[in-house]
Amino acid sequence: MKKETSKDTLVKRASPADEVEEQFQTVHFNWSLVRRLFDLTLPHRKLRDKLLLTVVLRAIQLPILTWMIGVIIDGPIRRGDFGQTLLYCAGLLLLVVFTEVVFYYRMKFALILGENAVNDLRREFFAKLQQMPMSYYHTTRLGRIISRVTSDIESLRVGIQQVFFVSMVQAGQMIFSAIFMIYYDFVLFCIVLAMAPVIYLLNQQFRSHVTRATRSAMESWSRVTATIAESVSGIRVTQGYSRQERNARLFKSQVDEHSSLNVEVARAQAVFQPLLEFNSQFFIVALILIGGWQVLHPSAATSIGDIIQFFFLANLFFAPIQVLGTQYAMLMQALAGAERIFKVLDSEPEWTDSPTAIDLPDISGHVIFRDVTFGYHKDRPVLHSISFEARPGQSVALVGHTGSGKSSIINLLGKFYLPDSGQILFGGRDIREITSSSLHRRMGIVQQQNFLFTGTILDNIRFSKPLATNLEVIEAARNLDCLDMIESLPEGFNTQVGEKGASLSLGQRQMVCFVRAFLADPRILILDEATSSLDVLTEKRIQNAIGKLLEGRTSFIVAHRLSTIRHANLVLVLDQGRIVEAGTHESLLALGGYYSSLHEQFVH
Ligand SMILES: Nc1ncnc2c1ncn2[C@@H]1O[C@H](COP(=O)(O)OP(=O)(O)OP(=O)(O)O)[C@@H](O)[C@H]1O
Repeated sequence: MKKETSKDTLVKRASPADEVEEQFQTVHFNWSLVRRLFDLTLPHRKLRDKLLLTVVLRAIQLPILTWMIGVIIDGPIRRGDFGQTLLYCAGLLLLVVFTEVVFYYRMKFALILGENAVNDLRREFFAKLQQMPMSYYHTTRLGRIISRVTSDIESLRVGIQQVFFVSMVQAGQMIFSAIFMIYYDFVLFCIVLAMAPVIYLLNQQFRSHVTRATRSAMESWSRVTATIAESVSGIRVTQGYSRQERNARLFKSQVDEHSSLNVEVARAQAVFQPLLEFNSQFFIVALILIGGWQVLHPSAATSIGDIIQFFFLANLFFAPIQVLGTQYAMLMQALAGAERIFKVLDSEPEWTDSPTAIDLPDISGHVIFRDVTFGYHKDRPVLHSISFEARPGQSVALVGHTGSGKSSIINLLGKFYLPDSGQILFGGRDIREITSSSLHRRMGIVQQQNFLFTGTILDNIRFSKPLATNLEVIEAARNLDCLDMIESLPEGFNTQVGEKGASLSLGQRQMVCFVRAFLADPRILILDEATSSLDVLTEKRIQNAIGKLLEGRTSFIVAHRLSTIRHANLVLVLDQGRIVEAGTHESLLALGGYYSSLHEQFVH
């Protein structure tokens, strides 16, 4: 059997520190990243090709318009032929209209293409999130994930919609203007070209400054979003400890920092743009001087039309340089976002189901842990040599102090992690040889947090069996003796539960989760008992429901209630990742060891 810890299936486990580093790492201009970003347009090839056509047309249109102006001045105007001038102007006007129509389509195609590409990416990203291993969620803050799907994808959208195609138009415009300029006056063109090193140096200086400032602004933004996400999830704690003011102060300092960094970016841009403009104007003055001299000296064979045309072309040549400067800053933002998003999309799960794993129609309720050792980090095991056996229909209670390893055993049972050594067997078959999907199909998991999704109670119950009929749902609720409780809610099964079940009481939420698990009719049930104490009546109902839920199933319960432990066929007592005692409640009590002292704490 192939052990799934081989090098090819294992990647370095991410730690929170890795994640923070990833967030703030330097992004360099990288052609392969640019190409990959551009490849996002591949599924929309037709639209992209139409867009590219409009880009080429746009790039050539303005220089042609300029060229036509020169032709009119040097042609019919110089000859004093007004009729011809009118005709030429009508032609020019037609070209102007065509230019603007192309401009309209250029923008429209780019916006649709960018939106389509980003839409694909959002879906792909969400699908990937659904498959990410538990370890990813243990080491990644919610705010970071949200900023991936919001600001990172947004900067990517700008990259596709604007940077690519605007840059192409601008670069094309420069090339065509240059060709026309060379055609008209090579000497004047050389003067224009002399400006290139100045622009290049200026750009270099500006680039690094803006890139640094932009990165700092993005870092601070991700801190802001992470704080918002954390504050919302932890609002109860905040209010409970009256920390609102302190949190508001912390948030204010973060947004202030973010604002000042944004101002820094704006300042860098504000200095760069006038500098560029000054350079352009300076060179235009130089051109007027030399061009004017040429016109005044007939030996130079330069006409006034040529000079006017040349100025227009020089302007067309200079204008894109400023635009490209801004586009560059946007491109760097898009690349930074793209790099982070692609990193998530490319990340391999720590392990995948072995190719030889079998999709079982049913799994056995006979579960054996054989000498299992496991750690979330390879060098820090949290479970040591765990061995026990649960026969079909038996219930196993896991007890122990906090951090003793109860949830870790549950995580292994659910195949959310794989053991580092030892075996977990279902009906004699190693868990590695059973596909996760077939395991989860026949396994019910009820967690302590009682997670409910936004929607109705009916939707939430059906989550475990989407095709269940209303009758089946009602029957499940009746079986667990909570039909009256659900029906007494304002809109019965159609009551909206709000985000995370906010509009239901703790007991009601638990009941809904039990019905959800019952409906799926799992062979194996994993139950993390809620620790919160409920009123006596609800408590009784919950106990009854648990009893019914467990009937005929192999169950593993992280037990917090004495009554659950009493009914268990096997009680595993855990301490620091080891089973220190195992047996029934009575036999363990009789032993008078670790369990009996733990029991004292349960009772009192
Ligand atoms: N995602 C994780 N990454 C790293 N270590 C973890 C992770 N989850 C748990 N641990 C560590 O594993 C050990 C066992 O934790 P586990 O959650 O299994 O205990 P537990 O008995 O279920 O505790 P509790 O009753 O408080 O839920 C602890 O030392 C804990 O710090």
